[in-house]
Amino acid sequence: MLKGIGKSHGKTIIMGEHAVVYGYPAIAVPLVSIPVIVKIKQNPENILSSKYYVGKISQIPDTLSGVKYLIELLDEHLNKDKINYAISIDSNLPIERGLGSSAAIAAALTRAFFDLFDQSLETETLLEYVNKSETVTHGKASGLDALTVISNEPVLYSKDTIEHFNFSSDGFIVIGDSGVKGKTKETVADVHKMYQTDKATIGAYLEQLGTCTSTTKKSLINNKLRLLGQTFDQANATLTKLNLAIPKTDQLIAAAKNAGSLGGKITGGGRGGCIIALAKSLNNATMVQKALIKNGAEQTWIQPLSIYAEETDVD
Ligand SMILES: Nc1ncnc2c1ncn2[C@@H]1O[C@H](COP(=O)(O)OP(=O)(O)O)[C@@H](O)[C@H]1O
Ligand SMILES: C[C@@](O)(CCOP(=O)(O)O)CC(=O)O
Repeated sequence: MLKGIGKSHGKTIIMGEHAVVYGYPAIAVPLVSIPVIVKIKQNPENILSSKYYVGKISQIPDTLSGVKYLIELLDEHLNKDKINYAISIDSNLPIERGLGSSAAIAAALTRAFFDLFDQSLETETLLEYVNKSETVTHGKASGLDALTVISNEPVLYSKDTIEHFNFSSDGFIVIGDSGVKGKTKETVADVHKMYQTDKATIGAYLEQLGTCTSTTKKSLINNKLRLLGQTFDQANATLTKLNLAIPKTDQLIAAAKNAGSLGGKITGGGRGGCIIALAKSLNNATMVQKALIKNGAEQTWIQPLSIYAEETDVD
């Protein structure tokens, strides 16, 4: 009986979301501590089992359209003998919270299919499959999520640069899930509408976010945590002007700041989803985490930036 396994992980965008869609640089880091595992085995039932759907592959609902599309595509390209499957998705990434669940699942699924059929998989091919699935889920995606969920290192991405880089920073990122679904497809489309209506103003905001990414890179490399925190605040003010904040994410960011965070911002598509707050020490990160939970965060994670000093082994 054929069996395949594929792994991937979440990501958080430290700086530059939305602006990256317009060619400005953005930085995202892999969250290897939140893995996604897809297992496939030959099985006559042709079923998918996941947190959000259990049932026939042919009846996967439209809410998981990116997953359905990708399974059909991989099946068409690889399944010469027309076998049937049982696919299981094991993921602790919350859906639609800006932590890259769609890209992570697409990457793990693609790897599992290639493993099942004993085919080697080049990075370029993997990215093509993930981005095709992302286009179904999100509309036109920048490609940043796809790169970061398959990378062990932080990624600096813009229309003409893909750079994997390491830095030695001793801060901590505390991630708080507002519990509110953020619809990336909608927010990207809305920013685009605003841009079409007033290119000068919205273009200037996007450019400011691009500048924030350059400052962020320097701050991370030189361990300038105060400057990094200020840049988080600055970017959050700009993201708010782009109508990407909601009261719940504002509340979480304010709570983090009251607990001593150096700065906080929305991460990912926005208008819900997660926030990230910068803490200077583990003790401070724990205080920030408690404040987020007290203010209604559905889930929280503490990510030490020191793990990005060198490549982390994911497998
Ligand atoms: N556990 C899961 N099981 C099946 N599909 C999932 C799961 N988690 C995420 N997905 C897929 O990812 C999509 C959500 O992605 P998206 O809206 O981009 O959120 P995110 O911001 O987390 O990337 C879902 O529509 C679904 O296709
Ligand atoms: C808003 C955007 O910059 C990031 C979206 O992140 P997420 O899918 O919400 O995790 C869109 C993109 O880069 O394609």
